[in-house]
Amino acid sequence: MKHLKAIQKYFWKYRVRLGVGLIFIFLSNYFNVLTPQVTGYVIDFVPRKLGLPGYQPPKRAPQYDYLVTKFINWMEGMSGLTQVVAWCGIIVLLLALLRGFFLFLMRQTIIVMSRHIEFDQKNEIYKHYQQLDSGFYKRNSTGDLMNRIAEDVSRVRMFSGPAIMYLVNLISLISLAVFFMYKRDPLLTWYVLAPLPVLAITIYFVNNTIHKKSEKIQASLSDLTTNAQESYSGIRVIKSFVQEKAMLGFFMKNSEEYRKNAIGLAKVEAVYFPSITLLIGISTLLTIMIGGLYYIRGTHNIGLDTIVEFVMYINMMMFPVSAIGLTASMIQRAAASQKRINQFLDTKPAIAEPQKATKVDLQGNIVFENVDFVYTDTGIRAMNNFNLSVKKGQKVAIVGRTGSGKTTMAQLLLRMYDVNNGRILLDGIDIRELSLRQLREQVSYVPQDVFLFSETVENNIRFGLAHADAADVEKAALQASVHKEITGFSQGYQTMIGERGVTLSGGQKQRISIARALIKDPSMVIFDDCLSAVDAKTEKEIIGNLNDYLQDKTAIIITHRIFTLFAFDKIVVLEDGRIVEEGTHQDLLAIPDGYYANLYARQQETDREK
Ligand SMILES: Nc1ncnc2c1ncn2[C@@H]1O[C@H](COP(=O)(O)OP(=O)(O)OP(=O)(O)O)[C@@H](O)[C@H]1O
Repeated sequence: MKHLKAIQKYFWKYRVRLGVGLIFIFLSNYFNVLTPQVTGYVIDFVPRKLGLPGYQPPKRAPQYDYLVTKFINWMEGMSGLTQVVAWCGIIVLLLALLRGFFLFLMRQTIIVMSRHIEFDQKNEIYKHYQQLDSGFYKRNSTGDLMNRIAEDVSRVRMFSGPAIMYLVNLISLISLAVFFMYKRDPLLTWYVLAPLPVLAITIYFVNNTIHKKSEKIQASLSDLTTNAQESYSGIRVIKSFVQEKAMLGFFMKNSEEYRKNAIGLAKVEAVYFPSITLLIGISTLLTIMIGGLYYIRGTHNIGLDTIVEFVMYINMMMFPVSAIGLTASMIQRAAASQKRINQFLDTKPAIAEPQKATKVDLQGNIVFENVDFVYTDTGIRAMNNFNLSVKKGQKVAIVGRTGSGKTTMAQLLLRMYDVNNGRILLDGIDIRELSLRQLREQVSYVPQDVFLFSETVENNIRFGLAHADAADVEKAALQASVHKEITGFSQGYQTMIGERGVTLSGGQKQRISIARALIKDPSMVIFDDCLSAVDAKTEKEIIGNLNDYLQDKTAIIITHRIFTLFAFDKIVVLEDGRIVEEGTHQDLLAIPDGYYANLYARQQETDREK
């Protein structure tokens, strides 16, 4: 339960709605408990008025509610029996209508409030997810992230809406009913309440079982979602390796686990409801038997009207009491779900915003100073006393074997991770002193693995700069040499990409991703091996365009191919997170058996073969 404290702030936010809702619950129950009193009155009134033989007038006048007493006084002024019975009928109907009306308002306030809370909570989680660092995303699966924002939030809503409603309904109805029952006949009330301890013990044990089973269900559901999500996103790999059957088997195994747990819970719930009905039945039986006995003996102030009233009260409590289990299980599930949500909400982003960010217009001077970096989860030392200085407007190529630390270097510059030792300076300022927003707005990064949204081509490019207009988008596409292909699509820039639209080639995706980076017009650009999927002709065209575009910008180009067309100020060869060769194209070619010289020779050979 303590986990649910996290949503207290929402109850406070919607306190007026909640307060009014609680009043509506009380009012609907208030009008509900008046019905047995009016019915009891008629049952006593008819034989009294008719003077039926054997009629025993009550020794003590029944204590009705204020409103009912007022109504009776008004009605008794009328003489006719039929009139009184008809009026009582009308009043019972009116009470039912009033009860229904307040039930409607109760749902309109409490359930609507729960939907608002659900909306706020989803936004809170989404916002928090966005602040979390790359390490967090590496540790947690997408399926799990999705499950917490969707399934878990809706379980918490079952608490903030229906569960609260049922709980307050139960408490207010039982309080009102017991209050009037006790006022009517204390002794019979005790008999009615006798099965209560058994009821409480049953609920306690069943709840514990439900709680354990619910937690298991949630965990298996999370596995199932992760499994399904990975299957869909990796569908091409699955199909090309003909692994559909294996994946299905895997899914069925997870699914079976979920089914087993869910059936287990259903069994407990199946036993629970009949038990509650039985206990309620025992209460009714006790009322009729004991009340009847007292009535026959005439030793106690119990009339037929009292018995009828009590039976009506008990039946009235039937649904709310039987819903205790359901309510408790909703609360247990919500607590388990909120615990999972809190785990993520309590995760602090490893990359912290500086207390007071330095505000500067970055020019593009980059310095890596004795940078060390180790990936904590794998223990891999990806940067090893790395030093590099790039002046404003310079173009630097980074080459090196796969796994040598090129991407890590770019990630560190974008502050996706913080360095372990050393520092990275931009215009002489440690990047940890810059606001993340400013830093990432000034550095455009084209990643190795392209990601495009299921959106229009235009919106995918505009993602880099929300306020860009159509002309800016087109200009960026031209620079990335993808404009011609886009205009060839049936709907041009409005063509949908991905699941709901066209499937692009690897090279087209790369160039749209480049256009997205170029549109930002930043002072620094990092291209991370982003021309690997384009042909030589397009590569030449893009490099030609980039030469103009990058004129006054600082550019770091990570590549596995050597671009002789590009006038690099410096070329750096990385190995095991440190620089092993550094200089201009000519400098590096002069190193005998150097990595760069070999790479160049191999490339020349392949190009000749082509
Ligand atoms: N997120 C990560 N978590 C743990 N280890 C990582 C992570 N990313 C990279 N590594 C490891 O760090 C080392 C450097 O990787 P990095 O991606 O920087 O190399 P790279 O030079 O860019 O390689 P490539 O040319 O194949 O892209 C590798 O040994 C890699 O396994």
